[in-house]
Amino acid sequence: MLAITGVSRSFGGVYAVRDVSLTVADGEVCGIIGPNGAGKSTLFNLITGHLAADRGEISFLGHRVDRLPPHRRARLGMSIVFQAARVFRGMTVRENVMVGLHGRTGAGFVSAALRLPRHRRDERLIAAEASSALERVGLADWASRPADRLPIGQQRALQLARALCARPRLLLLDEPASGLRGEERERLAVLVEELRAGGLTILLIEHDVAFVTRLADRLVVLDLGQVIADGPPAEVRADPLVLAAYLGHAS
Ligand SMILES: Nc1ncnc2c1ncn2[C@@H]1O[C@H](COP(=O)(O)OP(=O)(O)OP(=O)(O)O)[C@@H](O)[C@H]1O
Repeated sequence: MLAITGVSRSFGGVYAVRDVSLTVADGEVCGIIGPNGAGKSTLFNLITGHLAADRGEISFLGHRVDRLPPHRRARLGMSIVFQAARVFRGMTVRENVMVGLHGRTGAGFVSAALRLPRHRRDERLIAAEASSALERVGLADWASRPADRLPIGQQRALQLARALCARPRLLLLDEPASGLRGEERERLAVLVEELRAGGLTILLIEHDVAFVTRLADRLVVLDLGQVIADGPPAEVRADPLVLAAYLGHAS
């Protein structure tokens, strides 16, 4: 589904990502881990198109995407949940999800402003789609509540609902567990497991190695911008190079 070949990106002459190659297969959950400054966020942004690569190729579903802007990659089926994403204040949970869906209907501004029948029909469709996404992430009971009152774990689930509405082929999660406490973290893990069971392909970048080990079929470890291990989580976590990279950064 995703093929990254020899991708590099440097800042001020220093490589943040250096000659990275990796693939993500259809239906796979791939975790990217690595110590601080390893290049995880840079790689994530190269995949989504928020940063341009200096060298290398990125293909998604057989299309070369490394020169495409983020919205074109999104249209091909990449959906992102950013770590720092916020909810819209003053809107309900359902409205927060509906905002992301408005761009998809063809009716546009004029029919919305005039409240034409087509607009009303679109609104009903959008509300129904938002409700089904909220159901999928376990937020159905919260749909009519103000979004900014949700606990952080549920706000994360709301971001997921919004991303799912785009019907992604590949879901990209940037540190989804950051800032979550034990129980919230557990709930998020169960949610990601359900999405995986539904066949969604997921790439996640995560600081919390235990969290990602539980969820991923495969782990890719970055250190100083390079891939130092790639394989099943249990194998990767026992790899002496990986242990050395983490210990080196902890000392
Ligand atoms: N916009 C930028 N300008 C200059 N240097 C950058 C920029 N973005 C990243 N870097 C550098 O690139 C390297 C990799 O950073 P990156 O944020 O990708 O790592 P990371 O693995 O996500 O780290 P962390 O886990 O701490 O978020 C670091 O040395 C960082 O200082």
